[in-house]
Amino acid sequence: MGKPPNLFAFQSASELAPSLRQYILEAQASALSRHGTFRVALSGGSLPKTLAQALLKETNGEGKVQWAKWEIFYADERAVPLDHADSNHKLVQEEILDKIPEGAGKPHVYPIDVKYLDDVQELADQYEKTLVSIFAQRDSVKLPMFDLLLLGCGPDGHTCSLFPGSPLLRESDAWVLQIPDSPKPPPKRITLSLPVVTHGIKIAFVATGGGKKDIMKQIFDTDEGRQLPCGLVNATGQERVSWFVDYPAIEGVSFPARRGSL
Ligand SMILES: O=C(O)[C@H](O)[C@@H](O)[C@H](O)[C@H](O)COP(=O)(O)O
Repeated sequence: MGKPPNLFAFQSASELAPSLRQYILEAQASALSRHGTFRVALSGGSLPKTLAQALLKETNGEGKVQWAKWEIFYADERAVPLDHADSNHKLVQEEILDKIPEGAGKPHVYPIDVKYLDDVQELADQYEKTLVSIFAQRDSVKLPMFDLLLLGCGPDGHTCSLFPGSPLLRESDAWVLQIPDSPKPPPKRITLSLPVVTHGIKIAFVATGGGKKDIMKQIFDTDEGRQLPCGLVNATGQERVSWFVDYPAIEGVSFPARRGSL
């Protein structure tokens, strides 16, 4: 067992934002020095809003978000059109992409291919092909290596669209999986597999609000919680995993948090 994950805690989501920005800028700098692009996977839920606070305000942290060097992928996505209210891409578009200042450069974004919405397995396969076209060209790789995955944590301990008890958690080969019957609506989704998530160079969870405190206690303080999807990422991603949370989300959690700083 390697080092445990980092748990960084802040008074509120807006106090968390500057540190999250600094962390992302450091991940960006190291990715750019390695291969000239910054390959990031994003989840939906409340994450894009918090990310917008971190990325679109230039008042904190050294360095600049080099948007033109970003390649944005989805850690999970719902099988709906890209302009549908349930689409993670639409959320990211509205919260972040549409608000990038003029002249700051545009990221290259890889949404799902909506031609395949009627067949979720095909949708997942096509997204995997997209990843292969980006990640497998340099070396022949067993798994894609994202520079950074930015993830949420559901109230049941799910992350991406990997839900507790799902047989998908045992998948060891496929990069992208279909979910025909997600317990969280909408039912049809695709998700990165657990090995792809834990292969990331850096993995950051963002969890805010008192609604998260029970699940955070389980994940960090109990053996059962360590078997939940977020707990599994913590265990296999080890010291590459960092959590950015606010105080209400860790009320009652015994696992030591570093408060107020990176
Ligand atoms: O598409 C999705 O459903 C999300 O990607 C999902 O994995 C989300 O990150 C968690 O459910 C946490 O969501 P909240 O941050 O809104 O609690």
